[in-house]
Amino acid sequence: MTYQAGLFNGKRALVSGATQGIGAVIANHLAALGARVTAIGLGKGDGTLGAAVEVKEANVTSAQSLDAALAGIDRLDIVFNCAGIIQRGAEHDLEVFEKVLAVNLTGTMRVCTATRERLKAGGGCIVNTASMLSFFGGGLVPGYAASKGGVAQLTKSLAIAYAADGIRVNAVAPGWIATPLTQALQDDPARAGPILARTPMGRWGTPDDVARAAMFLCTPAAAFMTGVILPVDGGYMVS
Ligand SMILES: NC(=O)C1=CN([C@@H]2O[C@H](COP(=O)(O)OP(=O)(O)OC[C@H]3O[C@@H](n4cnc5c(N)ncnc54)[C@H](O)[C@@H]3O)[C@@H](O)[C@H]2O)C=CC1
Ligand SMILES: O=C(O)C(=O)C[C@H](O)C(=O)CO
Repeated sequence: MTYQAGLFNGKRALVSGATQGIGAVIANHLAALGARVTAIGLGKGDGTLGAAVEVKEANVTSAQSLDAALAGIDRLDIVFNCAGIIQRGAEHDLEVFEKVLAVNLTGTMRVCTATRERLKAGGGCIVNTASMLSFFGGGLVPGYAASKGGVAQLTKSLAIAYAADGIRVNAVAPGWIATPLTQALQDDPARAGPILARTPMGRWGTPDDVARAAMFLCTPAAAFMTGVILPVDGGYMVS
């Protein structure tokens, strides 16, 4: 932890896609820094969420499911949108393509729309999760790449639309991060080798790397930042 204790004291946060991976680490960090955190995602969690985090099962593709998870939350200061899926090699199939878009892009929009009024009260902030595939393509993952390109554009558009409500909307664009989502790549030397070779910092990113950058966007230090897509990639995109 690199932030001052109590930084988010009194803040109310929602993190989607927080039952494992990057979202779970962000939820734990926010709670450790004093926020009251609700984590939503599929399933009950992989056991890494701390006791201070409230966990609710919710599917971002369902308005009903999301509304149920938000019931009882009157105001929010911080919303992290982390829910995401990838279906490597299957996304040329239109049904799979649409499913990926429904979670990654429409799901992000659904959470933003559903939380906007609650964020207005305190001039809150939203952090979406883009990707390096917001900037370049992926032949095996056209749905994922399209969804993440969309998340970047959505972030910029909502930054404009929500500014009058005092809500800032930014995104992190993680590089190659060691989580369950990339386990198959980490385990395949033919994929992992070139990834590490092209990453100037020479290692996989950690969820903690992403969490610390994402939290920065919610601090007073980022008070004049909105519509930003912040790469957290160990230099991969500039190499
Ligand atoms: N791991 C990586 O290298 C990178 C990840 N990202 C993005 O970061 C975000 C988190 O990814 P990871 O932690 O790596 O993945 P992960 O697979 O470990 O976790 C994904 C989370 O999303 C939740 N989720 C999936 N579908 C959902 C739905 N319909 N409704 C609600 N929750 C749902 C899961 O329950 C889980 O909590 C995703 O948006 C992903 O695209 C972006 C760039 C790189
Ligand atoms: O292309 C893949 O396969 C991926 O796993 C993409 C990464 O998760 C990603 O989003 C890198 O930024």
